[in-house]
Amino acid sequence: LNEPPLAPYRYPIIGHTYRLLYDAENFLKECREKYGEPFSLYVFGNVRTFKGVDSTPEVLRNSDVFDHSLGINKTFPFVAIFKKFADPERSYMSRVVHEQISGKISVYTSRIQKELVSGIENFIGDCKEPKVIGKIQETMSRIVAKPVVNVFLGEECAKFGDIIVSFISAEKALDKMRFAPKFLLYIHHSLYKFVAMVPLKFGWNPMTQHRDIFVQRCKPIIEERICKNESGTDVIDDNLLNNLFGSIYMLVFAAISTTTRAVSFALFEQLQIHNESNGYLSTEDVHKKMVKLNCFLKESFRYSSDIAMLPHTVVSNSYTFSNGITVPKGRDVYVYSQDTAFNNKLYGETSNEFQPKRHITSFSNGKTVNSPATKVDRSFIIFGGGKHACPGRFFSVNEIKICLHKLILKYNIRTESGKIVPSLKISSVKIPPIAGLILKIVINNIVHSAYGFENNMTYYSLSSVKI
Ligand code: HEM
Repeated sequence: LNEPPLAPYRYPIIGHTYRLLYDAENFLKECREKYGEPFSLYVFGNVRTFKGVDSTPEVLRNSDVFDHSLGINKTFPFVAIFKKFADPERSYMSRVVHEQISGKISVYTSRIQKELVSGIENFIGDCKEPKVIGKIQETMSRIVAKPVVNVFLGEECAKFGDIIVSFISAEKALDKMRFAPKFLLYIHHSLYKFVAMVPLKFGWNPMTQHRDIFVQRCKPIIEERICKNESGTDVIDDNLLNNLFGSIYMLVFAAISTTTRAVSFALFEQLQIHNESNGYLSTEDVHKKMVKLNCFLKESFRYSSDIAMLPHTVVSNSYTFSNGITVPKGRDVYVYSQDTAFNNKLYGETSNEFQPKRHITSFSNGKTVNSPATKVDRSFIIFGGGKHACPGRFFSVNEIKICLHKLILKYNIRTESGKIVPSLKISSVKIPPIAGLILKIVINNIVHSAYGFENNMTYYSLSSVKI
């Protein structure tokens, strides 16, 4: 009774699948205008409900009714892949990230910086002559992986090149499994999942080879750490290592893919600012923009928001929203995130424009207050909200800021065409533009450098800028 309105469709089974796959942005907007929110669509043989700005906080707040893990697992057999290695409680993973990663960020910042600088040197390099970086997301993922491994596994483990490569290629292997048999979703999502899981049924798991590298490299280091530990009670057995591998890979997968996406988007958006300053940023420009980097990043998160995300499955008998609309048990509820990110009620008439300054409030006495990129509220849901809001956001924002800071200061960056390139959309997911970036080193004759970059008696002006 009183279900969200189901948009009419012509063809059985296919329903709205085609439009959602190829024109999600316009289609969801049209439905929102026509039916209000929430509304339902018939997708991949299933009814799917989309929540807009008003009911999204209710979905995020009531995690005992709306289950995100179940929702995700319907479109990607994530749990089945990792089950062989570890089946950690969601709350346990969240606590580990809160306490051990985000809670100790000040301990890690210098290590993150060191690894990022060396990654930028290795994978982008000197660029005395302009250099074209074709696949920026791939390059960024290499740069981002090392600090992530350093923090999650420790400095010794991050020294092994094959461990870093293993993390990057594991992410790619999982991605391939996610996207390969997508056409089967047209028929039914359970068929897609069945086919995606065939390799697992025959004993082939993309993660097994990565587990072996992990055990080979990390076992001696972990054993040594346990020996040094005075309590020294644990015996490191295969089961413990297996579990450790599973938990760490799940987290690292989350950390590398999300952070890489965000840095790549932010870099392209930073070019808009470069263009506004005639393609060249003065040190003063950079200085001002670095102080405002947080707001820039927050705007980049908002602007690059997926069209719809965070599938949740209703696990209670039914749920009635405060506006009286009811969804039944088993219903997949998606957050129509653009309804929040580009909402005129929240962001005014300019909600469609990229404006970093919108996250700064200026007072008549000259004081300004920034809204941190890590702050979640009903107008900013990139990191979710409620009890399950992303615990890794402090780590992520920290790493992204440092990475952008280093890149922007070290290089002049532009697209190959010199124009701003739009992002790509795969169904309701946005991915950073696939366009070449040209990088050329910025050289200033300011003779001081806190970070010690020295090259043929020329110093780069890094120390004059604060993040
Ligand atoms: C730009 C980067 C990131 C974005 C956009 C992001 C986004 C999200 C979102 C939207 C959720 C909430 C899902 C829900 O509502 O159920 C979430 C949860 C989570 N994220 Fe992130 N994340 C990022 C980085 C990270 C990093 C770096 C880590 C690990 C260090 C991490 C670990 C987690 C964990 C463990 C959860 C589950 C929390 C729970 O269930 O209580 N995330 N993330």
